[in-house]
Amino acid sequence: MKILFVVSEVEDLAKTGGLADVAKSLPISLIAMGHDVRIVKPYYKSLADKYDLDDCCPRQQLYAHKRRYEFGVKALSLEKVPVYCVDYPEYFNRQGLYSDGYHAYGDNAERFAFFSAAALQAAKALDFHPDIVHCNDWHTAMVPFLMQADNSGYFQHTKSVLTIHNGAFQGTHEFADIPFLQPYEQLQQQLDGNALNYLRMGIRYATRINAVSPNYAQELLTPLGSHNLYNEFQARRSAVSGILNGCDYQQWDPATDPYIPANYTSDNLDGKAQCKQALQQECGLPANDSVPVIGMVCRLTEQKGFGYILPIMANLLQHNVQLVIVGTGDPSIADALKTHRDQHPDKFRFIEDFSVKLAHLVEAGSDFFLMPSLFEPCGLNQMYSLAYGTLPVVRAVGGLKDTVLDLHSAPEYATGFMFEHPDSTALLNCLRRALLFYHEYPDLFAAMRIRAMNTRFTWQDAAVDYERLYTEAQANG
Ligand SMILES: Nc1ncnc2c1ncn2[C@@H]1O[C@H](COP(=O)(O)OP(=O)(O)O[C@H]2O[C@H](CO)[C@@H](O)[C@H](O)[C@H]2O)[C@@H](O)[C@H]1O
Repeated sequence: MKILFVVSEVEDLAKTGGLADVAKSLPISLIAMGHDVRIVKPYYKSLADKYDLDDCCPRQQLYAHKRRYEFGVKALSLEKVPVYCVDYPEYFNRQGLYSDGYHAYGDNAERFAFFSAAALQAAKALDFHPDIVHCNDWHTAMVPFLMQADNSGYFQHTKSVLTIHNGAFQGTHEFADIPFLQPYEQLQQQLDGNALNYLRMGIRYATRINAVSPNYAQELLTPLGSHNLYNEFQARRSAVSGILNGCDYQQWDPATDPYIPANYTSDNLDGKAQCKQALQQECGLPANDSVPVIGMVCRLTEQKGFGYILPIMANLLQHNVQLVIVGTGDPSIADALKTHRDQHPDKFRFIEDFSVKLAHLVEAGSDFFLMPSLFEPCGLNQMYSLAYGTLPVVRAVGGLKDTVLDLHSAPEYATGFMFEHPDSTALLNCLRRALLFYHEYPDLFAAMRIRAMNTRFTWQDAAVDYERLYTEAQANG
């Protein structure tokens, strides 16, 4: 099949979170199966600064609202996957992808409406006739509508798939503030008040919609888990499904990881102890092998469970434990973490940074990985943690529920610790349960660690499921 993969970020090229991991791994796996996959993404400043690429086809024009948008298409290759980058400096040559670090760019709706149309235009310019256009999250959720509104006939036989990596971000903006979309008068009927919701448009117009885990797909069909899009998801119920993300075991393998000071396998965990020591040193925490280290790496946002974590920090840090949190994002969460860091310098270290190297060191050097998310479409870090023998402590939600088995529910298969209720007490009890298990049952803890390391969620499996989804989209519309 010919697949045009339209996405706002791709690992190794531009990344703010898990979307980028998927945008690299899935196309690579699909290409390995023999499909012709091309990625289209914006030519951000970070890319333009790094690669000074030439246009790979004549410069392109789009017209809207009495304005001419002239843009270039640059090509590069990411492990055999052709990547086309839409070069429109006015919208993409900026410091951040979506924000200046504090505030989202005011014209994000305009930027990504334009990008979505430009991605389709690029396919035409390159004479690439896709069977499937695969779009991802709100940034590219207008693509199915734009394909349908395109009256050139180019996409007449093309089907669309929208993958929801995070349904909480919907791209809701005043329609009047999106110059690029003004010519589409039919959108007036799709507004909620005066606002256009991109994700909702994707749900309405995509041939198929999938979530990044089966459990999250189920949650999207419930009033509580639908991010206020219950009616939309219900209306497309038969087109909604879930495919669990994979884990990139080439990047995340403690046996070969170049970012960590010592490699290790499930047969010989000596290197893990060295990684723990290195992590403690790096963080300025007392180097002590017998103290359990809890690690966390994430965007600093409510989604990741800080509403539960912050209230119990003092209680948790009363225990014989060390906690390391690495992340960037919401300044109010960062401030609260800094306050706790100052109060507990021997037990807690917060590192406000986006660092791939540190992310790997935390995965390798910790005993537990904390991921008590409010919601979690799939979650990748718990998969990395399992591979590194770092037992995840998670809430039973979204993809976390599909990937971690709790000690209580299945002792002989367990790979981590899970709590149900979205509150701080439940989290604290779960953490205490995990710490007790570490101290009281070292043999069982070691066995659980090995079981976790041998758990596999591969991109090959996920790609087979996507192939099936594309085939269904083609067959049934
Ligand atoms: N400070 C930091 N330094 C270094 N690396 C950092 C970092 N903060 C985050 N990362 C990295 O970003 C990625 C985060 O991926 P997740 O899937 O856990 O969450 P995210 O919410 O971004 O993704 C959304 O999309 C993905 C993909 O579908 C879903 O799994 C997920 O549930 C959904 O919320 C990981 O690779 C992690 O290591």
